[in-house]
Amino acid sequence: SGTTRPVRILKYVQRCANSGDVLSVISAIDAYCSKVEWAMNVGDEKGAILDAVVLETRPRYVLELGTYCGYSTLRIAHLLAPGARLITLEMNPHYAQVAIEMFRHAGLDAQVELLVGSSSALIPQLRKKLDIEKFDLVFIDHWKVSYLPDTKLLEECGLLKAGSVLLADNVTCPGAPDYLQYVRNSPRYQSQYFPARLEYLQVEDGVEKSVFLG
Ligand SMILES: CCCNc1ncnc2c1ncn2[C@@H]1O[C@H](/C=C/CNC(=O)c2cc(-c3ccc(F)cc3)cc(O)c2O)[C@H](C)[C@H]1O
Ligand SMILES: [Mg+2]
Repeated sequence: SGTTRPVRILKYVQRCANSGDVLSVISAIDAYCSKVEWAMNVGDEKGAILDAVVLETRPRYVLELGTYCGYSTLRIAHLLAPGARLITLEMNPHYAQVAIEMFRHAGLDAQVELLVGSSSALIPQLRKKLDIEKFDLVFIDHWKVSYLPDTKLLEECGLLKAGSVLLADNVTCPGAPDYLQYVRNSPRYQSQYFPARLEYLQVEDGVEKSVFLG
């Protein structure tokens, strides 16, 4: 029985982070996962790269694949302009509930739209359900085998426009080789690799930023 790792992280945040203060929630998650137990959040080093890409893209419509505890959702939400929309997809209802509580503690539950379900089922419904035409930024951080099929699905559903930015976590560790090969060799993407350490460890990882050219 007992709790799950995301629940233990949430309880720590509810105890130690100031409610309504997203930066204290983010640092509480990083403190817990570096000192108590590791978890697969994008973390502070790769998180800073995510922040920089959000700030330079100034996206109006953002999609995140794989919410988990909501750490990267919070990093993105914190940097969005008023009126921007952040949609995050999470197939595991338990993780989705934890993330919603995390957003509540940070005071950002009104800024984030979390859809519970698999990306393969939800992506084709986004235009109709959410009245969204195109995404300016997609943060990809779900199962690594799903990066490539979901990128192709986003293309097929017409949810990318010239200039749309894909940012993919873990392209080195655990790795997403088929995705990397695709975005680096397709004439429809301009791709760039940002090396960084894996969250909370001394292991090499990196994120890939790929601009869709239309
Ligand atoms: C239809 C399925 C796809 N559609 C989906 N649709 C909706 N939600 C989906 C879909 N697929 C998955 N999810 C959700 O996203 C989350 C999954 C996140 C997965 N992340 C990793 O596996 C990882 C591993 C390591 C790592 C590094 C080193 C190690 F030694 C060990 C681990 C590091 C990292 O930074 C990592 O992000 C969540 C758990 C899961 O329910
Ligand atoms: Mg990751």
